[in-house]
Amino acid sequence: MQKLGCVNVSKVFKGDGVETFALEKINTCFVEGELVAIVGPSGSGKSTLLSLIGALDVPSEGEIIYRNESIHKYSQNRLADFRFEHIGFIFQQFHLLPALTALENVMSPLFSRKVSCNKKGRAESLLSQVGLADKLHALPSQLSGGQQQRVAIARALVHEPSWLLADEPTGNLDTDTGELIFVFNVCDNTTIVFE
Ligand SMILES: Nc1ncnc2c1ncn2[C@@H]1O[C@H](COP(=O)(O)OP(=O)(O)OP(=O)(O)O)[C@@H](O)[C@H]1O
Repeated sequence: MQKLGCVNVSKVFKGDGVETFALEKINTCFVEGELVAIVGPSGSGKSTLLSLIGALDVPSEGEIIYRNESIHKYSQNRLADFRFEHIGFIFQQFHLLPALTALENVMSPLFSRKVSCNKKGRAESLLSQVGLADKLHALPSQLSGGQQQRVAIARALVHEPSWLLADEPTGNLDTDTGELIFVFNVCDNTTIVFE
């Protein structure tokens, strides 16, 4: 079983002479195949923890460990490869590219990558699975919040990550669609860590 976790991790944000301690000496470990929910009050550091274990940010102190290896010291290129190979990330604010259609947004993680699959076919299939087969060519501005979130979910899955990190992934979805997303991924044996 592969493990992803952190050892004595702290994160301090510094700005305008103010230091914010978002995380202090956190130790945690997630195991492949698990479905894990991170819960806590607003501002307690859940998003910060997800961005650290997803290699989107680096800790101020401590180590992020994957397969017994410290990954937080990787070069930027190696971190990008790590994210592409292992991590799907669903952002709280979606972060869709406004000038790209739903289909192009879902394909975007594959743009500069050599993959053996049919990129367009895989993106179309995922959009269809999240119920957006009729919105392939819509821009984000032409989609509702829940539809944008479904595009973001499809984009997070397009490179078939073994870990899906989701920051409030179904907050804009109705209950049925939210449940569908989780059943769909659990069946695929993807580890899901979500807030
Ligand atoms: N880029 C940043 N610069 C400065 N402070 C930050 C930054 N990002 C987060 N923080 C602070 O770190 C703390 C943890 O924030 P974080 O977003 O991780 O909380 P959260 O538990 O995900 O909150 P929520 O449930 O409201 O989304 C908060 O006090 C927040 O103000």
